[in-house]
Formats: sequence, structure tokens, C-alpha cells
Amino acid sequence: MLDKHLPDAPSLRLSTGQQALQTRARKLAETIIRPQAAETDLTETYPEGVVRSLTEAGFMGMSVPEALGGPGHGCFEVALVVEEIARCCGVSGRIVVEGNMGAVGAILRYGSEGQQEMAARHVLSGDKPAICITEPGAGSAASEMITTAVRDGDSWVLNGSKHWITGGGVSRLHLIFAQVVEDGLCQGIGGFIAFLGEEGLDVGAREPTMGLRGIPETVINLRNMRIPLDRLVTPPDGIEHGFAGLMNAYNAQRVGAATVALGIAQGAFEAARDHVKERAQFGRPIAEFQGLQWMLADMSIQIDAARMLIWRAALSAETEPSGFPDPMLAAQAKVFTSEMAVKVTNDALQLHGAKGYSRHAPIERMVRDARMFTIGGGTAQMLRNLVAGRVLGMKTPQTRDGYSLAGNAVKAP
Ligand SMILES: CC(C)(COP(=O)(O)OP(=O)(O)OC[C@H]1O[C@@H](n2cnc3c(N)ncnc32)[C@H](O)[C@@H]1OP(=O)(O)O)[C@@H](O)C(=O)NCCC(=O)NCCSC(=O)CCS(=O)O
Ligand SMILES: Cc1cc2nc3c(=O)[nH]c(=O)nc-3n(C[C@H](O)[C@H](O)[C@H](O)COP(=O)(O)OP(=O)(O)OC[C@H]3O[C@@H](n4cnc5c(N)ncnc54)[C@H](O)[C@@H]3O)c2cc1C
Repeated sequence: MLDKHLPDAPSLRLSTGQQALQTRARKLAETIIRPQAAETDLTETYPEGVVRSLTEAGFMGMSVPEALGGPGHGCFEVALVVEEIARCCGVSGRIVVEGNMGAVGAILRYGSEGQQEMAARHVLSGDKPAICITEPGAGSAASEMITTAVRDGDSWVLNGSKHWITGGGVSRLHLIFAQVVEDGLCQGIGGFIAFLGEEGLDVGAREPTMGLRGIPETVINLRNMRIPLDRLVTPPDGIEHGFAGLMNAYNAQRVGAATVALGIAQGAFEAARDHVKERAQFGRPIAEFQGLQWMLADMSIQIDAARMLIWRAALSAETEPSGFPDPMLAAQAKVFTSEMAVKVTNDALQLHGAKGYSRHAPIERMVRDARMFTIGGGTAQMLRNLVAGRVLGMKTPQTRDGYSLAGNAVKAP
């Protein structure tokens, strides 16, 4: 079943161009981004200076095609860069993900010419778009969203409330998922383009988060927000199957989120490896204790396995007709990597002893930063549901009556 996605041996070796990209990302991460990471966490401030450096280096908008002024890199190249950046700063890694995947990925593939040009301009100039799916009553059950976009003459009128929106108040471009209502009927779910500062789009309360504190997570309220008709992004199979199309595009961001978790774990692993060689107890480096050696061995095995799952998922975008990663491969990569990162960062803290528990060392930040990825972007449980459905070749509806309203024309809520 998976053979078409299994990379042959040569594809596991990076090309000269890919190696150069990776080296450039590592250099930027180590010289500019790592020194800022603790401050970003402590002050809980969006790292504008880092974003400028990422933009100048060409890491925002990497996925923009050459015809629109970008370098036209694929999901795999973006993942190579994201890992290097997240190895030094999880927040910056997430910014690179959203500067290339998620909302911008959907608009670049499904949008009209004008929508694509607008999205390209935004990310190439350093904007990190926001993807607005989740609502207070629709988290895992995202298709139960009640935000509506009602057609009124030559406008859409949006009403609803999204929460946990990454970049709320700093992102300029928003892609808002909403029920498309025409003539009193829901036609399905579509993506609507909206901009920070427009009337009717209000940034609400910021969540005080455990980790990744440099990016705001906020409520986004839509109050009679009136936007032109050409702000609707319609996936290829139409609005009736709009939700499936938008989720398909979202698979790239799932690979991106997994890659941030991978980078954080890699950074924590390296810090632990260096520490055990330096720290001595009982008259010898603690690296000589076999119990710790095996911990490091297991950490490295888990990290490498995660990287292979991510690379396979990222490379699948090159052969999938949709141009996005295969849903199951993306889900497998994210489940494994997000759980791995929780374990590896905690083990790295353990190997540091008390020093790892101090806020003076980066490890405790890495533990907090890694925690998000089994939740955001689809929880590990929901992604297991997706994998189970594929493995069994069955639909796995989660409602009691096994029926979902997504994509069906029903009376508007
Ligand atoms: C998809 C779910 C919301 C469950 O919804 P339903 O049970 O109502 O619907 P399904 O029948 O499972 O799916 C409907 C339709 O969509 C297609 N689909 C679903 N998932 C995918 C996918 N990943 N790729 C492609 N297509 C997909 C499915 O095949 C159906 O199509 P057909 O009707 O059969 O043609 C739920 O499973 C789910 O995914 N919940 C998680 C929600 C989520 O991921 N939210 C992320 C919010 S953004 C965020 O968190 C950002 C953080 S980050 O750093 O990235
Ligand atoms: C840091 C962070 C950033 C985020 N950024 C964004 C963003 O930019 N845009 C956006 O739209 N959303 C964003 N989210 C929201 C995120 O997508 C949701 O938190 C996620 O989809 C889960 O929804 P929920 O939190 O409502 O949990 P719930 O859906 O309430 O789930 C609670 C628990 O129940 C489990 N569960 C629920 N249903 C099932 C089931 N059928 N089978 C098995 N287990 C189940 C879940 O796995 C979880 O353990 C972000 C979240 C976080 C933490």
C-alpha cells in the first residue's frame, strides 16, 4: 500500500542544493536565532527581528512558485529548513511553517490568480498567515464549526468566533474556514481571505500558554465582517467538498508541525549529549554510566525514525496528484514525532539533573515548547483515527449516528 511513497536509497541522500539550503538555515539559526530564543520566551514577544532575518534569507515564502516571485521549493526543502530553525527556537520554526504551509499553501494551490499573487506578496515580505479553523465548540470535531459566511449581494458576511489562532494580532493574512451559506442553505465549508485591521475582524483575548510563548494564541471574532465575493478560496472539487479539499492542503502543515517537534527534540538531544560528556560525578563523566548511554541511544533512534517518517511524508507531496502530502503519511509522521519529542525533551532534562530544571538553561523551554504538538494541528488521537481508517480501509465516523454534516447542503445554523 505504501510502496509508491517509500523513498529509494539515493533519495535519502540530500542533493548538493538541499545540503546548501540546510547549511544556510543552520548558520542563520545558530548565529541569529538561538541567541534570541530565551528572550523571546521570557518576554512572550513575537520575534520581529528574527522574522526579518528569515525573510531576508528567503525562508519565508520558500514554497512560492517562481512565476510568483518565489524560489518554488517543495515541502521537503521547507522541512529541511524548519528542522534547523526549530533546533534553536521552536517559535521561529513555527513561523517558517506558517510562512510556507497551511493558509498560504492552500491559497497558492486553490486560489485565483489574484489571490495567489496577494498571498505570495504577504509571505515573501515576512507575514506569517493565520489559519482559522478551531472554534470553542469545534476542536477535534472541526467540521462542526458554526462560523458562517452568508452571501449578501456582492459580499460575504462573516459571523463567528475562532480560538487558539496562532499569530492572532500579528498575522496580517487570515484564511478563515466557514460554512458557506447561500439562499439560506449551507453549501459546505470554504476558506475566506481576511486581513488584520479590516472592519469586523477583532482580535480577542490572548491565551497564556505553557510553551511557544513568542507567538500569540488568540481568539479571532468575526462580527458582521463584510468582504467581497472574490475572497472565497474554493478547492478543486467545489464548496460541497470544500472541507475535504482544505484539510488536504492542511496535511502540509501537519508535516511542518511534526518537523518543528523534530527540531526541538534534536536540539534537546544535542544539549544532553554535550552535558553528559562534561558533567562528572563519582570521579568520572556521567557519559560513562551505561544507563545514560542507553537513554541517549534510544533518543537518537527515536529522532532518526521520526525524521524518516517526516521525510517520507514530505516527499509524498511530489507524487500526490493534490500536490500535498499523503494524509496518512502526514498523520503517522505527526503522531510519532510529537510523542517522541515529549519523551526526548523530558529525557534530555533528566540527563541534565537540576540544571535542566532551571530557567537559565534552554532545556526547560524545550520541554514546554514540545508539549503542544500532540494537540495542535489535530490531536494524536484524531490522527490515529485517520490512520486506523486508512489501515482498515474503512470510514471511521466519530458521531454516535456515524453521520457527519460536513459538505452536505443543509439548513443554515
Ligand atoms: C476531519 C475531522 C475534523 C473529522 O471530521 P468529520 O468526522 O466530520 O469528517 P471526515 O469524514 O473524517 O472528513 C470529512 C471529509 O474530509 C476528508 N478529510 C478529513 N481529513 C483529511 C485530511 N487530513 N486530508 C484530506 N482529506 C481529509 C475526509 O476524507 C472526508 O472526505 P469525503 O467526504 O470522504 O470525500 C477530524 O478528523 C480532524 O482532522 N480533526 C482535527 C482538526 C484539526 O486538525 N485542526 C487543526 C486546526 S489548525 C491548528 O491546529 C494549527 C496548529 S499548527 O501548528 O499547525
Ligand atoms: C499551541 C496551539 C496552537 C494552535 N493553533 C491553531 C491555529 O492556528 N488555528 C486553529 O484553527 N487551531 C489552532 N489550535 C487548536 C487545535 O487545532 C485544537 O486544540 C485541536 O484540534 C484539538 O481541539 P480541542 O483543543 O478543542 O480538543 P478536544 O477536541 O476537546 O479534545 C479533547 C481530548 O479529547 C480527545 N478526543 C476528541 N475527540 C476524539 C475522538 N473522536 N477520538 C479520540 N479522542 C478524541 C482529543 O484527542 C483530546 O485528547 C492550536 C492549539 C494549540 C494548543
